[in-house]
Amino acid sequence: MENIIVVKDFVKKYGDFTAVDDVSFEVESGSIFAFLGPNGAGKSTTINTLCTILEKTSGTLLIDGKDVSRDKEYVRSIIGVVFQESTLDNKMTVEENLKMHCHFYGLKRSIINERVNFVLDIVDLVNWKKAMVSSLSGGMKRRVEIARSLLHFPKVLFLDEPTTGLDPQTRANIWDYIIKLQKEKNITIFLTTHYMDEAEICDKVAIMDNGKIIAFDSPYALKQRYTKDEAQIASLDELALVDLLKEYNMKFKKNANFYSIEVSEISQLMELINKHTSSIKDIEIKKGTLNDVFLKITGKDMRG
Ligand SMILES: Nc1ncnc2c1ncn2[C@@H]1O[C@H](COP(=O)(O)OP(=O)(O)OP(=O)(O)O)[C@@H](O)[C@H]1O
Repeated sequence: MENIIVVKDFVKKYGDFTAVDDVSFEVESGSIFAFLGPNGAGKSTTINTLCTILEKTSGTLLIDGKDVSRDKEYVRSIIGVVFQESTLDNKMTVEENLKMHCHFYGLKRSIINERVNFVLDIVDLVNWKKAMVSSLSGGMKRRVEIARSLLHFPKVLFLDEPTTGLDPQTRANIWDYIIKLQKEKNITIFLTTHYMDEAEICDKVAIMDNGKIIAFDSPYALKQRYTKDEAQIASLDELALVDLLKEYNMKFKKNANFYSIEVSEISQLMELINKHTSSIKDIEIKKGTLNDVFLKITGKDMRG
């Protein structure tokens, strides 16, 4: 698969302060990629530089093979951007907001109506075309913004914290649209997020802290590398369980009502369970999460 975004040795300084410190990564065409990191890690700075809003200090940033500093026009024509803060005009209708952007992108008058309907259909808001933006809920406004970012059929969609401040149900709803875009329209999605559950469904995740990428891989691979699953077993015969745990050389801790056991090999745990079946009162297996990965490598919680 071709890499639609290539970033190499990217540095961004604000005066003497280095916000992004020699960062390199690539994003596959058609994938969902997430930048994760605490506040101030450098995520927005990277997105804004890729979107041609900020100038790099040094390094190379390419989108679709074009340099974002040199080929700004081309890059702008193939990216869509949804910023952290809403940039809709509340005093205009949904349709007016979208049409204004069509003019901004230089779309031909003859296709504007069709295009507005097309993008509103993607986010299920065709019936809200004539509504004033001020009358919409937070989640609907986000959907209008996503629709607006798609007006010129971008190849890459940048979403800077697309669901921050929205309730869980609305967040899930927005994600349905994001996944639909990636799957059906083959748009590459590049997002920043603080939410672990959002990062879990991305193809690749980069964890950024203090301007550096400190981990980069699929969520699954990161969890494999940095976390251990934990089994919690409540037993009717604790002495026998402890004997077995020692026999299998497994690390464990006794809690009030159960033993918490570090699982390196699931097959080993299965063997132990088989030998102890009749005495097991309760068992729960906890998988490592991206938050555990984050804690392990940054020492911080994901919310920073
Ligand atoms: N215009 C600016 N001038 C000076 N420093 C800045 C400027 N913009 C950002 N910074 C600093 O650069 C660092 C990275 O900021 P950035 O906004 O890229 O982080 P972020 O990871 O997106 O954080 P958040 O999750 O809060 O959006 C922070 O320390 C921030 O204070």
